[in-house]
Amino acid sequence: MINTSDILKKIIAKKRQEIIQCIKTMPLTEVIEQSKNVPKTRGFYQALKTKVDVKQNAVIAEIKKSSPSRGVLRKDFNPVEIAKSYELGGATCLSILTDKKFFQGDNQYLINTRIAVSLPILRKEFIIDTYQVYETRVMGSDCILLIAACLTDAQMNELSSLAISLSMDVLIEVHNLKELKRALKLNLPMIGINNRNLHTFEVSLQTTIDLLKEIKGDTLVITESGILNAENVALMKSNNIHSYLVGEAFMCQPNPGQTLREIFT
Ligand SMILES: O=P(O)(O)OC[C@@H](O)[C@@H](O)c1c[nH]c2ccccc12
Repeated sequence: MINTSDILKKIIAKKRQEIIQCIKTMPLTEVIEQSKNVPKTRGFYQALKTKVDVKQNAVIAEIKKSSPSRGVLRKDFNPVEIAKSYELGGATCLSILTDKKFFQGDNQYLINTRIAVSLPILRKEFIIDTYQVYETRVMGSDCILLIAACLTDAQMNELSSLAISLSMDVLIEVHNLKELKRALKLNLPMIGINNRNLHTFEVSLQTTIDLLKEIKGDTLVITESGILNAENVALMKSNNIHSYLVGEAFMCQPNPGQTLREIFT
């Protein structure tokens, strides 16, 4: 496991190096060219909204081998099998970690999974540069994650506009009121509230409940992290939250899709 002190800073520093390497292997012009010739996206937001509108649980099931806070979650890790299990278990969308160093993810996991299932997919990655936005579209992701804690207002603006212009949905992730206020200025149709503080790893479901009050209108709110059991789901439901991003609770079980069904029905 990795020392937790300002893990986010370490991740971003590493990400900057990785992007420089990627550009050397595959120049930006090439990735842009490739992004013009890709299959249609699957409607990540729409899939969630259809369920939430009728107050059904809309679960984004995460494929994550390891995390800096918990270490290896699943030794026997076959992303395509897990994705199929999630689809059978009633997941609405998938979230797939592609960061190698800190989460033992891989771009190839997303590429392989996309062929095997028909669910919309979120690339779970630390996006800080337009290069990665094109790359995300090319690998077949339907939605992009933008973490407010890693980005300036100008970056959030630029990266979200670019993602939308490439037909991807945008999930903007916040952890506190300050980030939420910045994110709301983008006027996006969905917002993720992360119950885990990415600087300290502390998890509190109260984060979602507190921040929810600040979100008006029909913004689709996704509660992220720390949802472990039916009790947690009931608490969210009683606060009129119907969309969830869940990883650990499923990854630690032999049959992730079955656990999904158990917790959410
Ligand atoms: O495994 P959990 O506690 O169910 O959490 C899932 C997801 O919310 C979490 O993996 C996550 C939320 N935001 C992130 C940003 C980067 C990496 C990971 C994350």
